[in-house]
Amino acid sequence: MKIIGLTGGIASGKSTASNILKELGIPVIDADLIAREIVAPGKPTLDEIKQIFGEVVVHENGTLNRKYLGEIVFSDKNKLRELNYITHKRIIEEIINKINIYRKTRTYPVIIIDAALLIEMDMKKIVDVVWLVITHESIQLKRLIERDHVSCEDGLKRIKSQMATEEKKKYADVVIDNNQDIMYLKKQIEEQLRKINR
Ligand SMILES: CC(C)(COP(=O)(O)OP(=O)(O)OC[C@H]1O[C@@H](n2cnc3c(N)ncnc32)[C@H](O)[C@@H]1O)[C@@H](O)C(=O)NCCC(=O)NCCS
Ligand SMILES: Nc1ncnc2c1ncn2[C@@H]1O[C@H](COP(=O)(O)OP(=O)(O)OP(=O)(O)O)[C@@H](O)[C@H]1O
Repeated sequence: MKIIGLTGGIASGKSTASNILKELGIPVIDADLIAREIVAPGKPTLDEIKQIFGEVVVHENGTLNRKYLGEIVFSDKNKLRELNYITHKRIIEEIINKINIYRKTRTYPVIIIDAALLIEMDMKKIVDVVWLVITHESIQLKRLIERDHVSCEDGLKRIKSQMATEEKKKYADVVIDNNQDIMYLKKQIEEQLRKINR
């Protein structure tokens, strides 16, 4: 079973690429989804977050106030580092569990791990190849603002909290250009899958 690590900056188009891959019948492990599951009420990760950031980061119903925590960590590198320290080891653990489940089924020749921070989290070692989705920063920012309704300033803060695309390219086996339309994105994905299956 071949494991493709699909990565790229915020709003570069990973989920869009993942959806194309799912439509082609390829399973996708979504790191963002796992990151949400591990902070559900009652989970130890949420308790640790409360200990570090205070009760102010949870809503009255006990769920994480993601918007508020995001405002804190994406404005302060040290706070982001603390949050990453609490969350990343558990996200990786859960991804490895899911990979092992797929392996045991012996059903899928290829699976995808969709993770924005694949390189930053040093997950390169658990995948066979790294696909990096890239866009020019101006397009990335425009799509981010339109999708999340954030200000230009907040959008830029999030982009800058991640490793620069040029730096990420050093770790990529395949670079997927998402500066054009979705058909162009799909064409590149199909071409790369053909190469893997060859
Ligand atoms: C800070 C949090 C609560 C903000 O939640 P919010 O709902 O506003 O954003 P969401 O989780 O949907 O993330 C959107 C995008 O932000 C970027 N992002 C998320 N976490 C981080 C991070 N730690 N460092 C840099 N960028 C990040 C990613 O591109 C991600 O796809 C949340 O992002 C979080 O818990 N992050 C820590 C866990 C993590 O590292 N997740 C990414 C796993 S690859
Ligand atoms: N080729 C494209 N043409 C036009 N819009 C696009 C294209 N690719 C992606 N988008 C749009 O850009 C936005 C960001 O894409 P997407 O959500 O796939 O990014 P992402 O990398 O998964 O983001 P995140 O890291 O935040 O999870 C979405 O609204 C998506 O519909």
